[in-house]
Amino acid sequence: MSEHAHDRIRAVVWNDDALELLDQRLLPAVERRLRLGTAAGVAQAIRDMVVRGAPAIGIAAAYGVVLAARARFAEAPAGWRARIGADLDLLAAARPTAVNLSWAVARMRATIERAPEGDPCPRLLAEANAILAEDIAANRRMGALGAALIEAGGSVLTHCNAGSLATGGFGTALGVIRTAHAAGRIDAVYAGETRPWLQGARLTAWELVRDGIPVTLLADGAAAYLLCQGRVRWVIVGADRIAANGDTANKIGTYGLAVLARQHGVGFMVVAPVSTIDMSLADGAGIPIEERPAAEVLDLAGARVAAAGAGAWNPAFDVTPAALIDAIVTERGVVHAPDAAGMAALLAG
Ligand SMILES: CSC[C@H]1O[C@H](OP(=O)(O)O)[C@H](O)[C@@H]1O
Repeated sequence: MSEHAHDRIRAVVWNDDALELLDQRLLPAVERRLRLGTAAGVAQAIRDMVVRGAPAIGIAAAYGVVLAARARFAEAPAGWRARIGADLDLLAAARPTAVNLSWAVARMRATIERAPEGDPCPRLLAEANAILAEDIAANRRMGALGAALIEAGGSVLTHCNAGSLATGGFGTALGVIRTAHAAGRIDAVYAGETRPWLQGARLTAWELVRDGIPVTLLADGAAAYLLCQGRVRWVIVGADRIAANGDTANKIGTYGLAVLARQHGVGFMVVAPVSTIDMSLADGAGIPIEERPAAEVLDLAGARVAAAGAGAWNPAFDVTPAALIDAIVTERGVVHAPDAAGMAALLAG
């Protein structure tokens, strides 16, 4: 695929010995990068959703480990290993649901354990760069595999943002949509606004408009009425954690879309790299669901819109049972009608 706007969207960039994060809290109105020089700063940026999206936060944390190693090695060239554990734990704990975060920190921890004496930073930077490059390659592979499932002439609905901003680049769900659109298989893309953080309205719409892909936003509550009209062929979403049986945690509202899709004969596709699969969990019941501040629901654009005195419940994710998923697309292949056997076969392949 030739150079497109999405090739230039980078949520996470290592630049001149610091980590630069595109501040996604400000998009689409303001494009501003934050430069971070400490692991604690990266952990805070993940908590504050400066960077968000399962693969993207894992990649950011991997570079956070590089920053930690630089500081710890400078403090104690002989004793840095004993000190860096707290930094890795801080990064891994920044958000609970996306398993890519703990997966990336574990991979960096293993690199530390293998590292010989001396400055570990070059080796750790190479590992973080590899995690980034592998993610982009995986997204392009998943784009091809997922687009092949889409028959020409249909419209698709996506939820939240699973694009370049949520990954190393190109996106998971948006990678499939970009690839299918380039192949002429998609007539229209519908995107749910994705209350309360508005990843759809602010981030997915921004990405697709920059790509020249027609995108139509809808209120989350309009999805049922859209699907009942028979114009949408697939609902295509990303994921934050997939259990061993295929149960999938994703942005709040995803489960409802899966129920609606099944009700209206619409395909439901989850697109995620294998770094999102948590085989330690037999099913989705064990997936930790992040609850975020009530103010994200009570406020809009920083102003209180809810009636004074009202409380709010703000789970950031829900879990879609595997039985409602028609296909899980990974870079290793597609699991149709996912179940424990299909997921195990995918990872064994
Ligand atoms: C490509 S995974 C993106 C995934 O992460 C989002 O959550 P958040 O914006 O809170 O990090 C959402 O669940 C997306 O599907």
